[in-house]
Amino acid sequence: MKLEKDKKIDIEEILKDLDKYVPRRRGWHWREDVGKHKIGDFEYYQVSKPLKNSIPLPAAKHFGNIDPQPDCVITTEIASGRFEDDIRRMRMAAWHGADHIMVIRTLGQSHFDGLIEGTPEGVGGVPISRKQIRATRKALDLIEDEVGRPINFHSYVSGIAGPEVAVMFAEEGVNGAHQDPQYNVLYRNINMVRSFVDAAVAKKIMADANILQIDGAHNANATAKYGWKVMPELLVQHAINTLYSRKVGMKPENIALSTVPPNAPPTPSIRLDLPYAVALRQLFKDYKMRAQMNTKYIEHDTREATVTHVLNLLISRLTSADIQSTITPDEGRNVPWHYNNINAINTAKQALIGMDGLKEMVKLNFDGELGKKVRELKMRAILFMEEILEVGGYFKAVEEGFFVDSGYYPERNGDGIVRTINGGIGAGTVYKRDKDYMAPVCSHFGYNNLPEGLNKPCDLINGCTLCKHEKIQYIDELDESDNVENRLKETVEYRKGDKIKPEVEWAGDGIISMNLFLPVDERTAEYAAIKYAEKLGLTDVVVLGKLPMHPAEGTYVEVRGRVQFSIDKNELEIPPQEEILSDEEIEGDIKRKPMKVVAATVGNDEHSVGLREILDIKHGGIEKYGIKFTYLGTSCPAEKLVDAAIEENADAILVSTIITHDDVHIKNMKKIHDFCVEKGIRDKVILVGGGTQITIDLAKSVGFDAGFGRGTKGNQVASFLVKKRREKENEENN
Ligand SMILES: Cc1ncc(COP(=O)(O)O)c(/C=N/CC[C@H](N)C(=O)O)c1O
Repeated sequence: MKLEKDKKIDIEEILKDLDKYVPRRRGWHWREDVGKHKIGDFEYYQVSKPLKNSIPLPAAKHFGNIDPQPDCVITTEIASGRFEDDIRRMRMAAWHGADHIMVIRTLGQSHFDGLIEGTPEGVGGVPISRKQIRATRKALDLIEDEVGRPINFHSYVSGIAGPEVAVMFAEEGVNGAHQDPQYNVLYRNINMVRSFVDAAVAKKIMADANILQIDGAHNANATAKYGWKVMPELLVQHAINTLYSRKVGMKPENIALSTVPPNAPPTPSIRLDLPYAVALRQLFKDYKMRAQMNTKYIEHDTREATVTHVLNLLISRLTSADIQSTITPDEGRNVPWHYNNINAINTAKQALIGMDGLKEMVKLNFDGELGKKVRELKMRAILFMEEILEVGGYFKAVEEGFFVDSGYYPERNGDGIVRTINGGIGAGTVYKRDKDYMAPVCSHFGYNNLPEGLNKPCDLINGCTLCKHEKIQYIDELDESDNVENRLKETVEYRKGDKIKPEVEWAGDGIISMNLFLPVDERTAEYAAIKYAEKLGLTDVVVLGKLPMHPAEGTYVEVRGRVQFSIDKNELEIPPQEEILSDEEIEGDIKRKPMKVVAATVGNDEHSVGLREILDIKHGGIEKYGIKFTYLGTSCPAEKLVDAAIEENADAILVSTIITHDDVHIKNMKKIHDFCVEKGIRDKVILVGGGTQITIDLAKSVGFDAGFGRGTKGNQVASFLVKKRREKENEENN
């Protein structure tokens, strides 16, 4: 199967023969570093191999549509509960530059004491099951071929079924996983002895399957009352999981430390977070850095979240990031929506590329506050570890509430997370292996009473599932109602039929959002906004966010709601795409019969860049095709432009107008049309309007022959002029 860019991915096709699917590779893919590299007109220092297919940033149209890819892996987290819908979003994400797809598991899967089978719908995440992983990995194989870059698939090895999940991930070619026993203990209240014993087993399996590990330190600043106060503890948590992982046999290059800058404005967040980011990288220089954006302070304002994320990216560029993970700016208010995953990826791509090579020009100054703070954080972390030893080790320290205390260590507020060594889920379930304990499987941690002379442990059973994929017992579905096949039947008309329905996370969910400004106080605005949405026919209306512009003058409100109808593609009247003549044909016609135009930005409008791009040879403007033009500059009165057209015996008038206040753009275009009629040249001259707010319909509504909007290129205008002149010549000849 191969994806075609003008066809949707066929989920039903993906689901076929999953029992035969074998992952194409094991292990993590780092982007190929291409060193200093020229892309378009520009030199880059921190980029990786470009993609075969991608969607560049909006502004790329001004720079030859280049789409430079940052040096680090970029993550997006997608887990709406329906993996079949998430697969489509993964494809969108890959086209925007993500090559690390993380799937959060259904709520509290850490408490499941076994593997889930089939494809039940999840809540706040996807039930990670073998079938769901195979379908997703199989889809990602197609998607990575389509964009031309391997994609890492990632989920979580935690909870009381941790080792089983690790085995399943190793069998199914999962490329990355979170694994940190401290997460079990602190955030899922799973017995600490069980957690660390399981972690050793799980890490061994991950190490042998070359699965990249991400730790869970970031959960401390996400959970702590004061994120900025747990920085010493974060260093300690990284140290514990890193050393434990090394002891089990993980390679340093497969150990990624998950680091989130703990603060956000209105704190002086760079001055607070940069020392921690530097200290971390100095202490753990042999390991990979997985920088993650901050999710803790995200509420409703996606703009605010995005700025915080750009500050997080500044930290990444001032220090280092091997993986840059992204958080959707709407995470504080929705189960992330399609376009907000993409927004987050683009925030990372745009900021990292914009700060390409920053350290060639900006050096960190360790002589002042930064150097002092870095040292102080390290000292606090070392004292923290010494005190752990003093009280009798990690388990004792957890029992004494050392962790996620909101004090700035050694300050203590006594509100740390306390767990007891004999408490929590799975307590008392760890048994010492008997002397004759023997497990005939590879990738086994710890004592194993294997017979002498074995080539591989699993030779005893003619191969284990890690060595012989065909030995895996694949279970398709366990629940005849809660499964992907039934869900797909509900949405087929929106995925494969002619029905179009808006969606934000699931096919056919019908959700849209709208933003409005209401000139009343916040509370009134909230209820008025709901009323507006309801009167527009939306149901399940929810206010996503409110931003007071002034206590009395007004409030900006965002609401979402569900539309009740779909649109049939066949009902749409889509005008035929304007066919653009080839350069040769345009040049040939101008050679046959020279053309002259007059052009200006009219009214009191000083914008000239757009029109110059359409005119000048340098930007591929109409001059390139031999069309002669007289440019009358900016703020040109309408009548002066028409008089110039008469004087020059011009074939066309090109009018640029950007400012739209009080519809001044429409008024000026109408004036030009009327002057042409008044002066008797309307039938002779072609009228073309252009500007960011100009559309062909708007132009025609004021008597123009054509209108060109944002992003128009010279060849489009030249092609139109040639075709229109031919039309007029034909009319004259008939
Ligand atoms: C070390 C660790 N283990 C397991 C889980 C997940 O555990 P459940 O499946 O029980 O929810 C997590 C979760 N972190 C959230 C991802 C975050 N948004 C991130 O980008 O890292 C974790 O950090």
